[in-house]
Amino acid sequence: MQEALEDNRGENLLFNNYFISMMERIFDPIPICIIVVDKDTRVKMINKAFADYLGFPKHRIIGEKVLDIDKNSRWPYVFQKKQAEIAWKHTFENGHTAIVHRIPVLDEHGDILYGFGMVLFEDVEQFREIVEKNRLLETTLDYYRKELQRIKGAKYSFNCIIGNSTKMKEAKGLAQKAAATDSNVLLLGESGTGKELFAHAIHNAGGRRFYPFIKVNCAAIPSELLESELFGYEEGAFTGAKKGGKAGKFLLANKGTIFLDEIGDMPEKMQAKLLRVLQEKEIEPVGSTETKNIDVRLITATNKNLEELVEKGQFREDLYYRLNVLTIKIPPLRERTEDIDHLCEVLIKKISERVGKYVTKISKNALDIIKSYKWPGNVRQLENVLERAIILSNSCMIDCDDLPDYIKLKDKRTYNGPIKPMKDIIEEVEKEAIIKALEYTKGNKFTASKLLGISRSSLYEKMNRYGISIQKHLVSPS
Ligand SMILES: Nc1ncnc2c1ncn2[C@@H]1O[C@H](COP(=O)(O)OP(=O)(O)OP(=O)(O)O)[C@@H](O)[C@H]1O
Repeated sequence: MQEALEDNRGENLLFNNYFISMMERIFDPIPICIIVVDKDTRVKMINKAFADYLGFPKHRIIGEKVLDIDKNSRWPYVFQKKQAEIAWKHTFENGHTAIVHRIPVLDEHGDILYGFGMVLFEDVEQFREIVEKNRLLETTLDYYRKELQRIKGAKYSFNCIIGNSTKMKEAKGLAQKAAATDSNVLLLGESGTGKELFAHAIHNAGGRRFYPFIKVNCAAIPSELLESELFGYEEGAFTGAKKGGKAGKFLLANKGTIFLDEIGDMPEKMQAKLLRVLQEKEIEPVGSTETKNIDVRLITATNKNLEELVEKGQFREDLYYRLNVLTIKIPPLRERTEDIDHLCEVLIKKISERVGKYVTKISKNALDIIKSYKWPGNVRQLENVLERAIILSNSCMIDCDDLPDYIKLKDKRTYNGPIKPMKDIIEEVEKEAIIKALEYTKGNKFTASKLLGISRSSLYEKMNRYGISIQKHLVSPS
């Protein structure tokens, strides 16, 4: 190779005059310092920027050995080791400190052909400034990433889901398994049971957690807008369409999770389109003929009975089977009353911090009323009731008076005991009702008899008969 690079007069073909003048024409106008040295470390080409930087005219440098120009030069070491030095800090003989590259170029036998060098930053300060700017940009970017995650992303994790009842443990266990997969998840449960909380937690515990979590409430968007909301639209797709078009929620959720809440309310036309998207894994924005690939995990939720909707022909069966790969049923609050103590404890702390009032506990009587209520609005309703109570409370403890009447009055217990003679059942229910009325009125027999619609003497007589005493049955509030 070496011979091939030299002609029969021993002239180096690689660095013939034509080639060098070509290199100069290319590199001279460029304001970046560039040098080419031959295998004996003699300068073959140096551009104007570099010569100026070193403070010599070009003709003084060309043909000289690099060590004669700059006694600190490392080219002899680079050729000896045959290894490039990338982004090295170098102090030139003239005192300039810079960041440089020195790259040895080898032939197919591993012999040195020539060396290519360049100055990346002409002074180290400039390099430091860029590193500092980059660090600042990274920090700023990180801040905005986190902000975006806070505003748009999934806020809750499994730790935020309160409940240790058997049913809740089952639901959480299943959701944790679902988080480890990419399968579609269908969350079923009454309104306010925590379906959205579960969707956040599944996203946050899975491999897509660093990507967006996008929620769409299918019932809240008018059916004629749902398609463009989900799949986006092209400019001019319809009157009123934004200039430049708009990205749909599926595209925004790319690589992350899309949570379609109230899926049972999705119009039939959209059900067909959604099914196609799930099958093809691509979307077609409204007004476009081109499709876009998407990689999105799907979580859906509804408080409706989807199977019933399928039977009635109001929900597509094929879509239903696509959605319910993993179905998680979230129990209503009335089926997990054992979770109420902990829920109240955590919610009181959270709400009182938010509303800025020092309320830390709840009396036993108030807690009993809460436990015996049916909570059709589930945890959301409990949150609202506690918030109202915290605002009304005149002490650091929520008491019965702070609870809304409808909870106290509509609290009709049903008989849950074994089947036995009616007389015994009536007596049991009667006894329970009297205890409750006395609890509610804090032992005031006159008010209790009014609430029960019986005379005071009748109340005394029944208390006597059932062995009810204020001391025994009305434990002082906790
Ligand atoms: N297990 C729980 N632990 C703590 N907070 C809960 C729990 N379940 C629900 N919540 C709270 O109750 C409120 C309602 O929850 P969420 O919105 O997740 O319910 P949902 O089932 O999605 O309701 P909807 O069907 O009406 O959309 C939220 O403020 C949520 O934080």
